[in-house]
Amino acid sequence: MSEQIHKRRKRYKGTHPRSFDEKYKELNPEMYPETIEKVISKGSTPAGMHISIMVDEILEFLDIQPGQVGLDCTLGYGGHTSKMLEKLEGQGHVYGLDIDPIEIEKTTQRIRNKGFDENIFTSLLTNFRNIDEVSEKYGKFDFVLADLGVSSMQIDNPERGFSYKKEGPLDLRLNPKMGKPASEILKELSKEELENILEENSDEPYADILAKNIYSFIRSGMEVETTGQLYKIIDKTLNFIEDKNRKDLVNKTAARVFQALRIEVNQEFEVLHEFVEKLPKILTPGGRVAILTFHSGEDRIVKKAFKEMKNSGIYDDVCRNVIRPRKEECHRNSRAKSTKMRWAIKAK
Ligand SMILES: C[S@@+](CC[C@H](N)C(=O)[O-])C[C@H]1O[C@@H](n2cnc3c(N)ncnc32)[C@H](O)[C@@H]1O
Repeated sequence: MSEQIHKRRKRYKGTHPRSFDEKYKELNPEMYPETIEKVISKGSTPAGMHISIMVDEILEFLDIQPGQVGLDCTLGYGGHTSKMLEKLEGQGHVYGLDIDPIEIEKTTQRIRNKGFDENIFTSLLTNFRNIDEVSEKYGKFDFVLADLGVSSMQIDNPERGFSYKKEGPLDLRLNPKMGKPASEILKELSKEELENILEENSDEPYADILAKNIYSFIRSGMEVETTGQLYKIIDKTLNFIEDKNRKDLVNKTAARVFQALRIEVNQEFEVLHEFVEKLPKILTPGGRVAILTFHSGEDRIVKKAFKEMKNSGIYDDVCRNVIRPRKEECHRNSRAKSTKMRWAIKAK
């Protein structure tokens, strides 16, 4: 008889495991609903999932009817997509795009497990800057959603390098199989280019001294290969701040620096410009689009495009004011606090 090797399951360390790997319950949310409920009720997002934002507002606006065809440009955890699929009542189709080859596989499986088969849901690994190609192949869409930025699963996974709070490689690529990681890009930037990126992508008030310091650290041969190494430079750069809120200020600055680098690494502004330009061509007459943005740079691009296209008659109607999540939602999910929603309806 062959000897069976007994593999011991990792011990779940108390109620608050610290490292990402140890959170095996959070990383398998479908299997541990009670743990997930507890984490969410404390206002946190479990490490292996993403809490969808402004679901009610989006569904109310999109007004999805059975038989329609929709496009979720940012599939993520599949939260919005699942709700859209429910609205179809078994008739129609939702296409879900994502650029992340790691999460799209898990999400597709998650949606299949909910009973949505190939006849009603298709996931496509592609950048939403290619919506024109998607539409050429699959036709026009009655409703479209883009929920920009990164998902909680991406932020929480230290291997992806999205957060200054987790030690990991300074990567920040939404698709780690394409392009260069942030650590490589940093080596190629001049001081002025880095300063511009910090200013334009994150309105960083300390852009000049941060760019100067990061640049000279790299040029003097110091390694900036990990999230922790970059955080230390930011911390050192701001050592003139003696305020009692110093730690908080350093963390907020680090969040802005990481955001600015992420936007650069993934060319997020260029992609968003291309996307809003192409959008009307992929919508059916009367087709509806909603976009969630998370910082002023993104919102400006959407606002301007919608306004111009309303004035030129491409859209029948666009939202006059930005729509924000309700207070209770921000309380339950702190990641919702910076969300802005805008919508448009294609002319008939
Ligand atoms: C905020 S999450 C979406 C969460 C989703 N709405 C949900 O309810 O689970 C954003 C997702 O968009 C993806 N993404 C970001 N930029 C993209 C792009 N240019 N093309 C395709 N997917 C993109 C990210 O990889 C991430 O999975």
